[in-house]
Amino acid sequence: MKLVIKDLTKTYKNGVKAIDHLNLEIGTGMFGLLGPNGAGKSSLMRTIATLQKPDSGTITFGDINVLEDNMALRKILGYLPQSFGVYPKMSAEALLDYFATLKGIHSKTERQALIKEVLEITNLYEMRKKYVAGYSGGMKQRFGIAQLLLNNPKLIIVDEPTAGLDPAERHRFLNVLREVGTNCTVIFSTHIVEDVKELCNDMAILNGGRILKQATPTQARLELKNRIWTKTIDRDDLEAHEAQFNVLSSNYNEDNSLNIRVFNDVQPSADFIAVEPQLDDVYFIALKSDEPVAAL
Ligand SMILES: Nc1ncnc2c1ncn2[C@@H]1O[C@H](COP(=O)(O)OP(=O)(O)OP(=O)(O)O)[C@@H](O)[C@H]1O
Repeated sequence: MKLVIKDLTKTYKNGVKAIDHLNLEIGTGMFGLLGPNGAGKSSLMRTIATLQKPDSGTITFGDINVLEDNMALRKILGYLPQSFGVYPKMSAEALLDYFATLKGIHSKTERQALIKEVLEITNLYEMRKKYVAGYSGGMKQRFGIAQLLLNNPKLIIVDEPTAGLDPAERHRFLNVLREVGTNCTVIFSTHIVEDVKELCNDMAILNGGRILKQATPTQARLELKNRIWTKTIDRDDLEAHEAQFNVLSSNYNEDNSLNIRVFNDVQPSADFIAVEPQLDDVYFIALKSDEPVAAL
């Protein structure tokens, strides 16, 4: 099923236009919504999840008119907000049982089977008797996925789930999402390029409430082939290079020199060498131009 967003705009009461005439099509699989803080990721996700109304525009998911039939979407939606609030002192198993009952699953055997399944998918089965309140950040995020899986969602929206997770927990969380995303649509927002690289088969870069770029991560990198150049410079020469070249990023070496990455259609000067384009390059080019970049 395809999610189609057309000409969507959302202005808050304070006058901030968080979504600005946005168009986007998202198919089955893992979709990464990449953007810096304040880009409008949460605003877009809350609007798709029918938690707030836009000023104008349309959203459809398959044959559901999302903005007109909120309930039809909510039945097949799994939404994990950026912060989930406070958990009561209940074990994961008991809390899931409570949620499943609220969702109308009245047969105890049915609930038990379902809860076992979602705990196994999220790798929490061994920890099922522990209080969720005492879980680590990563375990709480996986519990968030377990609870949203209870109603077998076709559309899953997770808002910056890896923020604040340590590398091992982040890795575990991404593995869970990868498994969940094989047969439904998962929209996953992040400001970490690496998350998208590891996980997503399609992505969009969002800033200022607009889509600056949509492509598969592989396609986006291929478009930059032979257009990313690097050079090692003295740290004091950075400003001069930034004035002369389209510097995308710079990284310190151990000796305090810098490796700069430059975007240019031809070799900028004889001392630059061509390097393999990375997804970070795609991200920085999109943000720097701050304009939709159909073909870079
Ligand atoms: N309820 C609100 N009322 C007013 N302004 C808001 C509200 N929610 C978000 N904004 C503003 O809308 C813009 C987009 O915010 P949003 O939270 O959607 O971005 P984001 O990409 O999710 O950022 P972050 O990564 O920081 O959560 C920001 O300028 C933000 O300050």
